[in-house]
Amino acid sequence: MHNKYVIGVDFGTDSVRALVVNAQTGEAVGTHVHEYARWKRGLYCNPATSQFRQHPLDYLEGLEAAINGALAQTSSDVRQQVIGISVDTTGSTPCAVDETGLPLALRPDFAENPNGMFILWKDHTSNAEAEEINTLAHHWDTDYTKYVGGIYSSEWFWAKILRTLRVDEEVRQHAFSWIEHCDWISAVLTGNTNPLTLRRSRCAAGHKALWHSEFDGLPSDEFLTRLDPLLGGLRNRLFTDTFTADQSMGNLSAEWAEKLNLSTNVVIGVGAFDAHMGAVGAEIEPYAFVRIIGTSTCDILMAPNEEIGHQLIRGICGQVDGSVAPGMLGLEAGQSAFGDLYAWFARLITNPVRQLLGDEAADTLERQLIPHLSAQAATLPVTENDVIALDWINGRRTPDANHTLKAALLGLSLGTNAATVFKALVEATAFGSRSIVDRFLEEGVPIKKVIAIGGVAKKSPFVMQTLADVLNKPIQVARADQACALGAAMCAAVAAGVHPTLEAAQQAMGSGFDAEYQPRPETVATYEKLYQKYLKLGEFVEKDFVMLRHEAS
Ligand SMILES: Nc1ncnc2c1ncn2[C@@H]1O[C@H](COP(=O)(O)OP(=O)(O)O)[C@@H](O)[C@H]1O
Ligand SMILES: O=C(CO)[C@@H](O)[C@@H](O)COP(=O)(O)O
Repeated sequence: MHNKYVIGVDFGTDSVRALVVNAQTGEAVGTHVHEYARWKRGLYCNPATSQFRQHPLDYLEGLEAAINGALAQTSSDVRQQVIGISVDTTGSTPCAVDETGLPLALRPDFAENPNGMFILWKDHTSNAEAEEINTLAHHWDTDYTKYVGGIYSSEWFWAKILRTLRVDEEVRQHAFSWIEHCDWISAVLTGNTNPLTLRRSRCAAGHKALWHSEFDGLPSDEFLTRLDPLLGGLRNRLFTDTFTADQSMGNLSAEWAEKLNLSTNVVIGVGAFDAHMGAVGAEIEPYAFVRIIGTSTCDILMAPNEEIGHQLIRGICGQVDGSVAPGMLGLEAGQSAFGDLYAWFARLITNPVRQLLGDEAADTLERQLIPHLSAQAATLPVTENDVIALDWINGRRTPDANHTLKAALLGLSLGTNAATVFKALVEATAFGSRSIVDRFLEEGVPIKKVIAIGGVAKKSPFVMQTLADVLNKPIQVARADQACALGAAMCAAVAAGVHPTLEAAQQAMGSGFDAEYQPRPETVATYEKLYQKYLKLGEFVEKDFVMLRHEAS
């Protein structure tokens, strides 16, 4: 049989990976990961103000290095047999572009301006703007937030655009349109980055830009202008139609065909967010709850439109027809920090070591710290009097987005050590997950099974066991190391015509599951009590503590 290959490209928070996959069998034949150079140096970011920007050059360099690196691992005939490429990225990660679709930071005059760069999903500089969007939407004839859980988030498209236009006169003058990372990269590969004609992702538009067929697309110009006259007219320079990830975006451009040494016959699929393509890669099926557990979590549930489509689900990150697969409603939720909470704690410990003992000692410590703390924490008993933590170190994404919230630790004593705190942080991330699962169930959306993918799911049996205990549900971990990239490869195989549907691609290319974590009955009961304490602490921080802070200021 003549082999056909597809490439899935997954742009994560810290790095991009490409996976070359046999389109008929799903066998992975080459992979390469490239870390973003500028991002790694902390450029253009300020965690204290929650500003996180990524330079488009990090993406372009990564795109070329990841695909060429992955192809370099394959035999020489594979390049000729590549027929499709699809891309997923984080989101909402939008950027201001000029008339040609060029991100402003790629122009010499904006090269160092963070406002001309991609505004990463975890950037929360536009909390105030998100609040304004909510207030106006809730008093408008049409509540534009109704399909995104009733609350617009500062992690999303419009809040970021509004904030940037307000604070940066230069960007205001030169931003013709705005583009999501997943749309831009796919467009770059086709050579058509024209913001008015490139095919925009249904997934990105529906979950983050308030696009819905009921609204004839994006919110009305009247609504946007009332929000701020700075947004007037922008709707016409964005998009009306959106496309699902099984569709084609165009063919590989001559320029990129040369860079990648591939044919211009290669089909480029429409882009989508990492979590949604990850869910495809994890073999999502109706009412399976797929958790992409890494820096953050993104939870994806898919249900037939006719069964759930008429319901409005409160406090989640949207319900979008076709965001995962055509004809199905994709529901998204998640936590703004999961592994990032552990990473914060690791930095807290290693930073003074770096300052006092130097990089070598700190790097050695950093490499070993989380596995070491996990091993120690796993030996600790779980009791009702354990330290309790909140996972809101980067605000709360769901249920009920609120990115002004902060994390907390309760119950410290002189006996508390690093492992006890780490255990509490891991439990906090699991409790945050439990509150999301409970919200789906309360809203009448059943969860048939839980599937996990992502770095933490693969690397940490301790975290996964804790999660299974707290959720009191078995969790299956997908076998694929790069489930998001595999999902992107499945989308590419459908866009390129190898399989008729995503479901067929999943059946042919899926790699199944390897680990399964079962809840331990003896811990489940204690966790139930600790979870109630987590909820109480959360209520205090959200209501009373915020009130006290306001009174004090
Ligand atoms: N052994 C481990 N146990 C728990 N968390 C880990 C471990 N190793 C790394 N992490 C966490 O994994 C996260 C990165 O997840 P990953 O899925 O690789 O990346 P991304 O979310 O950017 O796609 C980091 O936040 C890090 O703290
Ligand atoms: O929010 C979304 C998708 O909607 C994700 O892109 C975002 O959580 C980033 O994911 P990672 O934690 O980098 O895997």
